[in-house]
Amino acid sequence: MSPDGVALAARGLGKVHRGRWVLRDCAFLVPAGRVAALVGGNGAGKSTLLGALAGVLAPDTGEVRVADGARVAFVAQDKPLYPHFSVREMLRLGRALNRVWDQGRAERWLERFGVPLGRACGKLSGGERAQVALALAAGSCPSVLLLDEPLSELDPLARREVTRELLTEVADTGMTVLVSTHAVAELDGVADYLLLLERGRLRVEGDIDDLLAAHLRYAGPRSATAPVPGEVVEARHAGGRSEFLLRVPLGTVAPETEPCWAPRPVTLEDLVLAHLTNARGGN
Ligand SMILES: Nc1ncnc2c1ncn2[C@@H]1O[C@H](COP(=O)(O)OP(=O)(O)OP(=O)(O)O)[C@@H](O)[C@H]1O
Repeated sequence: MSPDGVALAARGLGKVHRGRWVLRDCAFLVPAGRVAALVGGNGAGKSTLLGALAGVLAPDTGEVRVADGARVAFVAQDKPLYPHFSVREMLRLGRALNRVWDQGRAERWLERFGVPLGRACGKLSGGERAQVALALAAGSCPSVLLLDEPLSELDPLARREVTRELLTEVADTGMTVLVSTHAVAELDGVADYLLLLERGRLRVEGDIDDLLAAHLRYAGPRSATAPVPGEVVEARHAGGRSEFLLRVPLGTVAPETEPCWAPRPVTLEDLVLAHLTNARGGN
């Protein structure tokens, strides 16, 4: 871990693909030992950001920083495996390519999820391939694990088991995880840090508990303005009713409103959807 307790950081990070900025001026940090969710719409730049952090994509501007001495494992979205290699041979390759390798940890992962060691990787289902990629990452004993949509091909039970397993690994080893996902609701209670990217720009960053505490939803009689001061993340008006999702500075007590404007807490999914809508310029 780095002396400042930061596992991953970026400053001024930008990437151009085919003459277009797909990441622009991104600055953030992920504290060590956290499970950070990286969310954003299709094409927001999540894979590009993870690739830059993993060192497989060179930024065009700015820089990324990984804590000194960190062992980084990256599970990419396309999960590249050699189709003619058996799962056992892939593990052997993992052992040969990694300075630190825990064969038992990789095998336990596959056993737990019922992936046969003797099967050729080309004959595995999408979900089984994802489990092999995760087992290879686990075997390399990372202190920082970067996962690009690891749950997308897994069945609902496997999704839950994988997230639980990751949490156990985090608790046991102090590992930091940055995981991109579209399944925000599934990370509720799992992730404790959020990076929200849209159209290449970082829109929201922070501790999820702090973010949830700073966002409130107010519903009341139709009104052009919000009932209390704050950043209007979302405003909806229908018939005689209005609804506002507001971000108020953390630590401030929400001011008193008319009883008809009682505040309600938001879920992580509400918060993410509202910011994504806002970033796309729609309400
Ligand atoms: N090698 C490339 N060449 C050209 N454009 C690219 C390349 N890689 C990514 N892009 C573009 O960069 C943008 C960001 O892509 P990226 O894959 O990082 O988004 P994402 O947030 O991971 O999307 P998704 O959720 O759909 O997987 C997209 O518009 C994509 O088309």
